[in-house]
Amino acid sequence: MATHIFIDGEAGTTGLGIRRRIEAVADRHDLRLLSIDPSQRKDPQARRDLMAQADITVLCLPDDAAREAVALGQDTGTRFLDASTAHRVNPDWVYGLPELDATQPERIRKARFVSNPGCYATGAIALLRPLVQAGLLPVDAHVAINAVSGYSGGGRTMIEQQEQAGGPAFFLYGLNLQHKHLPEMTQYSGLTRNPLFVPSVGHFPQGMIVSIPLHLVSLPGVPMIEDVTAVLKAFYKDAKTIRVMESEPKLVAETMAGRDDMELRVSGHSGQALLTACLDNLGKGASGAAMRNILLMSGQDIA
Ligand SMILES: NC(=O)C1=CN([C@@H]2O[C@H](COP(=O)(O)OP(=O)(O)OC[C@H]3O[C@@H](n4cnc5c(N)ncnc54)[C@H](OP(=O)(O)O)[C@@H]3O)[C@@H](O)[C@H]2O)C=CC1
Ligand SMILES: CC(=O)N[C@@H](CCC(=O)OP(=O)(O)O)C(=O)O
Repeated sequence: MATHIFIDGEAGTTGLGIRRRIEAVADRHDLRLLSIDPSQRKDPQARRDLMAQADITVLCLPDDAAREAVALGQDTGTRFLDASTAHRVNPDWVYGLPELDATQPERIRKARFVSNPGCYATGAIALLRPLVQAGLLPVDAHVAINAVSGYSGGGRTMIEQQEQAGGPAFFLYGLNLQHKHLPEMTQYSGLTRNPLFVPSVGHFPQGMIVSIPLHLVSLPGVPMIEDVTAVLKAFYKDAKTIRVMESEPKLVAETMAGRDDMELRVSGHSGQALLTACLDNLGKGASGAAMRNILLMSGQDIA
């Protein structure tokens, strides 16, 4: 039986990306899009009517609008996949990162409420969680995370600023060190303290590097770089969209632009390691991840 999907916020950056991905595989996976009349896209009654017809409602809205949308459609019986930050550490919602552990795909399949992970958080959790689980990184470790994103990560407003007004080549932001992805990064990495997280944006549309420097000499047992790599390789040996790669002397932020998977690397030398995750902020960091969650929620998966 076909799965009917309504994307609330279909005209935005993430919504459009999800719509394109659904259209590309609709026949193969028996997915049917329910689109709203553009003139009614902010009309609560029209949106609720479509939620009532949808097996899955995908929210591609700002956080407050996403919370309001759930209240609007809660009693229609539709399932929700939320791309915003609103519900990511809410215990009633399942975190939509299938690689979190072996049981996560099944939890996503069955859940009524699924939150799509944040782009930066996807890279950080993928690098940190296996090391914390293996005991290589103490749960109370003081971790620092740097990241650079393509400007599409800031949605339509930032895209317009960068493309029309000619924005800066590079800038740091979130300098109060309270970025909205910190709660999910901490919780799903298994850490007890918030990492120190410094995000930035470069003048390129899509792509992202999340990097985490580690003083191996200060970790219990003083692990070697090879130990760190082995833990990540074992954790992701069966993963469909995360791969552990050989280290390279240079990493370009746009490497994964246009792709829905993610590459992890460990580089450095004895005593010091740099963990990196390379992804597309709009792919594995947003719409690509959402597409896989839609497939899981409809009882399917990517090949
Ligand atoms: N861009 C990215 O890399 C990522 C974004 N996300 C998240 O996805 C969500 C959407 O972001 P993004 O696509 O970038 O943002 P955009 O600004 O590109 O799109 C947001 C869309 O939501 C619409 N919208 C806003 N308020 C309402 C409302 N009350 N009712 C109905 N529609 C509304 C907007 O319409 P209008 O423009 O007319 O106001 C616009 O079409 C956000 O929560 C964001 O944090 C998640 C991961 C990555
Ligand atoms: C470059 C830029 O501004 N990036 C956004 C994060 C991308 C995003 O929208 O993340 P969510 O998945 O949490 O919604 C930010 O830092 O707020």
